[in-house]
Amino acid sequence: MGQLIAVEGLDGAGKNTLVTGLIERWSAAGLRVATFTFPRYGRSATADIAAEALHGSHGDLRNSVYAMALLFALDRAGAVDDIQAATDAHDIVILDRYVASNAAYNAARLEQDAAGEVVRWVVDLEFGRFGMPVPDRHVLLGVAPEVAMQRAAARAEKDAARARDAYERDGALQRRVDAVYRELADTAWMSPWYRFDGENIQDLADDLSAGRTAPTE
Ligand SMILES: Nc1ncnc2c1ncn2[C@@H]1O[C@H](COP(=O)(O)OP(=O)(O)O)[C@@H](O)[C@H]1O
Ligand SMILES: Cc1cn([C@H]2C[C@H](O)[C@@H](COP(=O)(O)OP(=O)(O)O)O2)c(=O)[nH]c1=O
Repeated sequence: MGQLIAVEGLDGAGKNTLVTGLIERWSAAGLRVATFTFPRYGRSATADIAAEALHGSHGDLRNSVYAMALLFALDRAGAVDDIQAATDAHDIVILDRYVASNAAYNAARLEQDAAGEVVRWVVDLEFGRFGMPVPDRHVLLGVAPEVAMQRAAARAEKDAARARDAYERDGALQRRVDAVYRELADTAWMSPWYRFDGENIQDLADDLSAGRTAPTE
């Protein structure tokens, strides 16, 4: 049974780049690695509808925090068997965003903290009702909100397909998401959180594959 590791962070923090770098290093070291990226655009109608809503379609759908959270949760629920099978067949399964994204973004939207009502609802819905596996560890890619927003804006300039959505354009929301993520990490929400500052990917790869939950001194 492999380790299940969820990578979390703001839009533009560099999660995709980090996950690619980790997979390269672990594969080169001979580890069997699988990955899932959420939302599963193009594979899940609920994920596509959520993204479309964040880009202005589907009427007032995006105004409902719980409706948006439910769409992202249903996308993940559709992958539960695949995640289980992947952890059985690999040493490490790495998730680019997972349930904690729903906790952080929706608590931030409602101006709640990590102990608030919507985070409890996400736990009951996703880990309880939908039976999503709890990650063994989380990694918080802790890039300053200003840096992450700058990267998301630069990415949108270069690639029309990556135009910023309603969450990415909302600086106040991104700062609140950052605060909730830090609280989730500080309180070891659901499992230990490894805080990564983006500096040395090789050290992170080594720490994670060895099961360490914090950077070595
Ligand atoms: N460590 C880094 N330093 C500078 N730029 C980075 C770094 N990591 C990622 N980027 C750039 O920032 C942008 C967002 O990165 P990406 O991995 O797509 O973030 P996310 O998946 O968190 O939205 C991309 O254009 C990427 O090339
Ligand atoms: C996976 C997930 C994402 N989100 C939010 C975070 C992002 O702002 C937004 C889109 O996800 P994101 O991974 O940033 O996709 P994109 O490639 O379109 O930038 O959805 C949630 O609110 N809950 C979730 O469960």
